[in-house]
Amino acid sequence: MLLADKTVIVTGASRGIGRAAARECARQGARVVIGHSGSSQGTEAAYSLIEEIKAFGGQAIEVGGDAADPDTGDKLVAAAVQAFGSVDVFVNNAGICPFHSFLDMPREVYLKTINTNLNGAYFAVQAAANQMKNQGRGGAIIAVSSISALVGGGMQTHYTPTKAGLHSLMQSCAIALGSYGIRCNSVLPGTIATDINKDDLADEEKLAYMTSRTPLGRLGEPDDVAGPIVFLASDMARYVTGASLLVDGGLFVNLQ
Ligand SMILES: NC(=O)C1=CN([C@@H]2O[C@H](COP(=O)(O)OP(=O)(O)OC[C@H]3O[C@@H](n4cnc5c(N)ncnc54)[C@H](O)[C@@H]3O)[C@@H](O)[C@H]2O)C=CC1
Ligand SMILES: C[C@H](O)[C@@H]1OC(=O)[C@H](O)[C@@H]1O
Repeated sequence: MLLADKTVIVTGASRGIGRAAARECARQGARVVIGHSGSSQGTEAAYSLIEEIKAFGGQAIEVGGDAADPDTGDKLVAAAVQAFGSVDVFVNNAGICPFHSFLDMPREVYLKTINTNLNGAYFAVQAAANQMKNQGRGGAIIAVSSISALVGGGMQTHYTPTKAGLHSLMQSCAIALGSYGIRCNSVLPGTIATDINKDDLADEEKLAYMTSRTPLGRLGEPDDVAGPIVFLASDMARYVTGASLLVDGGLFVNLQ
């Protein structure tokens, strides 16, 4: 098992990519902290994931908290240490992408997106890194960034800077934390069918267009991203830091 004896925190783990990542980490032997929004729906989903994990003999707890709140990272770390004694891997996954045009972008949509996807993440990564430094045996931090860190989206002008920001944060943290043995990397998913884009991809033309642009011929599924996250979390990637891994079925390189 790739993550035996490690404690892994995954934010936004109630559904989608985060849920798949948390489940796969548990399958690989990790003790998992399921971060979720704290809403009743999020809490219920987190408990159902705990049941799934327990059913195959894994261990997990849930912690609710708004990813935009700078204190949520501390809360996740404290719960991990209390339940499992350590934090070895931190996966920053929680995020939103409310599609909206640029010229009339409401300030509150812009600020909510930046606060949820980037500002809260900064302090959560800081909290996890301090815990790993104090433990003295290194660790791994993985940001779920996006192909959108590298390319734009006309309806994503508030979103793509947050993904570029996470990508850049991992590069700088790789330098800041390398001497503590803490590796920092990002995964850059392409288009993965989840709740975040359910409405956008309900448009059949858009769905067909995004599928046709993907050389592997299909959109991604959450489990497609879980494996690369586990790899970067594991000692298999022990000399990988400051890297970003596209998980996009070839979408990014498909110019013509
Ligand atoms: N689905 C896709 O095509 C892609 C998704 N991503 C990124 O993957 C990450 C996960 O998204 P998906 O699984 O696709 O979508 P999703 O909507 O299924 O999951 C998002 C998760 O984040 C949580 N979340 C949202 N706001 C939160 C808040 N304020 N506090 C705490 N938790 C909050 C949600 O509860 C949910 O668990 C996001 O950061 C997204 O930007 C990146 C590239 C592509
Ligand atoms: C929400 C989008 O469909 C999704 O999120 C991203 O980061 C990429 O832009 C994907 O298309």
